[in-house]
Amino acid sequence: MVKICCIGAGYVGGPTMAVIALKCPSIEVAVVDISAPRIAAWNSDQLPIYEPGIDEIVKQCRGKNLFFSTAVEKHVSEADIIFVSVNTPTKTQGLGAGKAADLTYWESAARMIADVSKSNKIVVEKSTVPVKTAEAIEKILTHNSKGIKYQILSNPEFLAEGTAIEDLFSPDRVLIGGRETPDGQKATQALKEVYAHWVPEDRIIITNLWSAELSKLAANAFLAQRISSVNAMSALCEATGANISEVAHAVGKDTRIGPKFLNASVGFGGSCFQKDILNLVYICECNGLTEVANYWKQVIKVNDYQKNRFVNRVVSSMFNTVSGKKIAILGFAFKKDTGDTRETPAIDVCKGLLGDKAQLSIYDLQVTEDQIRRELSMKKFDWDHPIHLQLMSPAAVKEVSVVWDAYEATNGAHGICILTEWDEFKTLDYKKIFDNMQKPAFLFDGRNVVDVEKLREIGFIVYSIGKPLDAWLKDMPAMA
Ligand SMILES: NC(=O)c1ccc[n+]([C@@H]2O[C@H](COP(=O)([O-])OP(=O)(O)OC[C@H]3O[C@@H](n4cnc5c(N)ncnc54)[C@H](O)[C@@H]3O)[C@@H](O)[C@H]2O)c1
Ligand SMILES: O=c1ccn([C@@H]2O[C@H](COP(=O)(O)OP(=O)(O)O[C@H]3O[C@H](CO)[C@@H](O)[C@H](O)[C@H]3O)[C@@H](O)[C@H]2O)c(=O)[nH]1
Repeated sequence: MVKICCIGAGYVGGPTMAVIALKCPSIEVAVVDISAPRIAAWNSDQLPIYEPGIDEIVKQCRGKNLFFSTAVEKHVSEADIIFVSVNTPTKTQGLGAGKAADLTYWESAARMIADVSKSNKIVVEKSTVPVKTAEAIEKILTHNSKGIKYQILSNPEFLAEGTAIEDLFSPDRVLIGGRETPDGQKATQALKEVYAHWVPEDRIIITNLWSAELSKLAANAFLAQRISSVNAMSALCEATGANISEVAHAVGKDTRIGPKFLNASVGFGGSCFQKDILNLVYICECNGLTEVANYWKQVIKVNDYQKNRFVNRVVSSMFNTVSGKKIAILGFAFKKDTGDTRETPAIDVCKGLLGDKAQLSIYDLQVTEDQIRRELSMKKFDWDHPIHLQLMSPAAVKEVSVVWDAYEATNGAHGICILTEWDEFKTLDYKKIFDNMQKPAFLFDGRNVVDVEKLREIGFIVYSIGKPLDAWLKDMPAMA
């Protein structure tokens, strides 16, 4: 029986391994982590991540051919194929701080593999890493090899949170990069056979190591660039009276461009886009490609601009101050169908409003109060370290209350900001909400989920990203 071990039981390690276990009953899969609470949660009824469909798969496979364990060394030493899916945060100190990937966790995993291995191993990069990381990993492993042979493969993950299971069941492609030697090709074939249990052969792409590593950073940069492009257009729509939904629809009808990933928003969030682009920028700079680095940097600058623009719209519309005013925040997760708040645009928007002394009442369907408070008091980039290494006593932000109901959040509020596109926000009783708010009642839709005309009929002053402006907002500056 082939044995797989995955180091890192996070948003990637958990779902990918659960799907491998489900689709390959003949393979034994162990997911290991240094975080005991995380492993305990994977072994309980309350899994550590919210992801549609994951509970059923884990229930079906756990204890049969899927195991979650803190016995990292035991499972690593027994495995034939080791996936490494640990954090690769942005460095906060030293060379490349604020841009380069911090490979501390990767390196420590590689050193541990070298220490405990007693048989040949295929080591698979699942984490997103800088191009050429495999070379460094190879050096760490082979310098300590004790005669053991290692093959390093790059197999980046393309799942998106909220649709992880769908994405894993039916991926656009599976990418495997390996050495072009006979041993390298053998290892590539072994990993290909795992995926071939359910992924059609023409969707499994084989490349060299560096192409696979770089393709992951490139894909995320292209995706984020689309969002910054549509968000940049949304600002121009507001200035001209064009409607971003109509523009995106018209642009996306061109088959060369395509309709997906053109939703204007308050900005992209999530654990990957910003981090991976910063990583790409750093690699370009290291290679002397200043213009290329600046090109990609601009994607992040536009994203920051979009978040600032939103805060400024809120403050300037509400008589240039939100001091002491209750603002309801509907949605805190970085997108719907996840409880993940890493780099969510809600953090910057909330901090911006708190900077103007607003009183925030926050409601999200999946995010706990503790998580929100932690995000609002954490330093930039600190979120991407194993949870037990993060600051555990977030300072209470007294201007913030967290509630479990949209009606409670909006009761007595001067304004509402919709920051996540949860379906629930489309069908709320906005008449009831309006009746219980201060007047004039403002609604700022950062996700274009509400029916603007209907809300205006009720009496709301509505701002919706990239849509023709309410008469109220027309003369207000978008940026202070
Ligand atoms: N989240 C996504 O949607 C996504 C998608 C594709 C790729 N990625 C990449 O995958 C990697 C993991 O992302 P994630 O979202 O799963 O992160 P995560 O923080 O959810 O999970 C990482 C896990 O690794 C564990 N860990 C760290 N060092 C370890 C060690 N030495 N031994 C054992 N366990 C260790 C941590 O405790 C943590 O539970 C990152 O490189 C990320 O960029 C993420
Ligand atoms: O048209 C769009 C699409 C997305 N977003 C926002 O962009 C962010 C990222 O969304 P999405 O890409 O759907 O989720 P992630 O889980 O971050 O997935 C991205 O990052 C992963 C980690 O690298 C990759 O594996 C995925 O392929 C890639 O889509 C979220 O804040 C979304 O709200 C928009 O604002 N407009």
